[in-house]
Amino acid sequence: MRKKLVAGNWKMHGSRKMADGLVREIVEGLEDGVDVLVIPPMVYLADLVHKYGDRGLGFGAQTISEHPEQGAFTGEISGSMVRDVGAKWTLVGHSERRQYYHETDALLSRKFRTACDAGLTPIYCVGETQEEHEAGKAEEVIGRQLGAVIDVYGVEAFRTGVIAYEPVWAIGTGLTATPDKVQKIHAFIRSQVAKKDVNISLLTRVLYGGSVKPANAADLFAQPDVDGGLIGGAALVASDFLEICAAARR
Ligand SMILES: O=C(CO)COP(=O)(O)O
Repeated sequence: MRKKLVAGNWKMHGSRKMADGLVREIVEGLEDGVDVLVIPPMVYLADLVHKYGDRGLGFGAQTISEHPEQGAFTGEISGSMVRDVGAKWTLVGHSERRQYYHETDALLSRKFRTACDAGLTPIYCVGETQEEHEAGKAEEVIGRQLGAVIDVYGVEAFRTGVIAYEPVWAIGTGLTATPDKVQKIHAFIRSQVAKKDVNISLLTRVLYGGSVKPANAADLFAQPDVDGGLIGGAALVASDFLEICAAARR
């Protein structure tokens, strides 16, 4: 059985005070039976891990540099630096990075490798845009995005690594893909990993992200190939986030 994982991606939200208060409430409300991660803005990460890193909550970065070594890359933060402050996870390829920062499949396969080499567990994000969705191209797009990593790097990393399906049209819009459509795509994602290694495909956790709220979390998490969620807006409200975590324990 794959243990469910709920990760809160705060994106560019919060303040030092808010971050501390939110994480404190989360650790106070944490229950066994589900893995929970917080992915705050990078500047708050070290403080939060230092203060709350031994309270059963995992921490991750929203993105890392593709460069494995230190160097003259102004503004960049390496995977090793993220690992150095005690975080163990990183998102790779969130659609907002693909869309607004022009992160290509080729770049993301380098980031993925860098993350693994630095000892971080990657959460690799895939998903189709509204236009691709309407054109019936979801599987084609997701297959290509997955191929950028597993054809180049192999599937070994997905023994512990995570894939997050986030249909771009459902992010921050209040629209959610229906549980049966999510299940269909998740099964497709698992089949792509299985093509390379069936055993690994049974271990890979596939999260759903896109307007997950306390009201819809349980139905989504009840699907056999949905192993938890990547939560945006609802991760900024402790009670909502904790309710979603509780839904993943059932
Ligand atoms: O992008 C997301 C998480 O990474 C989803 O965001 P929302 O939950 O706000 O739709």
